[in-house]
Amino acid sequence: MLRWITAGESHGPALVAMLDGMVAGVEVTSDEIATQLARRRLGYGRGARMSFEKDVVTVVGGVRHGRTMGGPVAIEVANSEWPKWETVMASDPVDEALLKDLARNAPLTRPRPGHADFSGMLKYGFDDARPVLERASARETAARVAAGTVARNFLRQVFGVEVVSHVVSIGASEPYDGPGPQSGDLDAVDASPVRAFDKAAEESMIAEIEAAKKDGDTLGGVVEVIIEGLPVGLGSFISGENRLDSRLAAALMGIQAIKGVEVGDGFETARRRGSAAHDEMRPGPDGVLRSTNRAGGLEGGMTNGEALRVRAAMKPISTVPRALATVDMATGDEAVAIHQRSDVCAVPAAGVVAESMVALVVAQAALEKFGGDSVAETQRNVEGYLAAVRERLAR
Ligand SMILES: Cc1cc2nc3c(=O)[nH]c(=O)nc-3n(C[C@H](O)[C@H](O)[C@H](O)COP(=O)(O)O)c2cc1C
Ligand SMILES: C=C(O[C@@H]1CC(C(=O)O)=C[C@@H](OP(=O)(O)O)[C@H]1O)C(=O)O
Repeated sequence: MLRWITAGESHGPALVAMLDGMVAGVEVTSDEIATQLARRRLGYGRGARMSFEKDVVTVVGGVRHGRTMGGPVAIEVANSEWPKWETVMASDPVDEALLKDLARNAPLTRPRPGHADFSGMLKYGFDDARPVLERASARETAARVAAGTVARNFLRQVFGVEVVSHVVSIGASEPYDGPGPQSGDLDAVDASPVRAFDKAAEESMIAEIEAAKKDGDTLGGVVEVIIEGLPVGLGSFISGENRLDSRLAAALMGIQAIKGVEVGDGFETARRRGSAAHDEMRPGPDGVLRSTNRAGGLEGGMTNGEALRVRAAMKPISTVPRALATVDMATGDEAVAIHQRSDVCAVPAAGVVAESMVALVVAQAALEKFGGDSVAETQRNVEGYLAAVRERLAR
């Protein structure tokens, strides 16, 4: 089974991603991983940290001469800012006197409503929120994107598909409801400062960010991930945990600040009558045709051959510049929450992270269905299955 795990802190020396269970022969280079990581750092509304901090990629294991070898893939994403943090975040014990004089090490005792600080301090028994926010921080998503690069390359090689995403709305901007980007459109989306697929939508998203910034406020929004061209039958109706929609929802919800997931038309479908909610079928020359894709390419927890389409809703950043009311955990007094700097909006970056999570989950479902130890073997299995599907549909 394809599995992944990450380690590392926001201001640690590096993040590490491990991807276990990937077949041999997936083409991937450290440059490609760096390109995906650079996409994650972009986006109008991100804070100063994105401009001065650098991700430094080293593939530590599992890849030789640009191809996976079948063993676990380990990728290190080092943080260029580490020298500033090497005392505060040292893994070995540090002289207390040295730490006492470091402003950077001052205990963080005013939890931010909406962040992990409060519950994390109580749960793990910390008087300082530092160890909580270090791991809760979405810097960790860099490691997911690194692992996700291997998964998206696998999907490209095996099925010829691209994982794309775009931003549907930011704050109260009118949600974009035109046709989404297709395989080839990712560069156009990335060229937009808010990763919008439509100029008018882009303008209203930028206006929202500028207004929030002026007011010392922050924003969330909605992103959509699309994969066209997946074969029918990935995932299963056999049990809740096998359903591909449940696995995608869990993976997307696992991204920091994601608070809602929609499959296809999602919540809108709940407002429709059945006759206007489903995707009717008719015979076509090469199989079954549908004129709509309200289901987002998933029925019964399985891909149905239409484009996979999932959305994720991100809440506004919780480090709000016009600091929110909180309680100082050191004194029990009223206080204002920690704020030094933050993103005003990180929705465009969340879209890139969402692409990676979808790529990982779909690659996992593909390997479950088709197996194999090498890309070539998986491809042979896919071809055999698709031939059987074609034959069945031609009957
Ligand atoms: C790409 C990205 C960037 C983020 N940047 C910030 C940030 O600058 N400041 C902040 O307070 N939260 C930021 N967050 C959100 C927090 O990490 C998140 O709210 C926190 O871990 C608490 O988890 P929860 O929101 O899922 O409850 C970001 C999230 C993502 C996905
Ligand atoms: C570093 C990243 O995102 C960080 C995620 C984050 C948070 O609380 O999640 C808070 C911010 O960090 P800081 O509080 O140190 O300014 C973001 O910059 C990144 O995405 O690479």
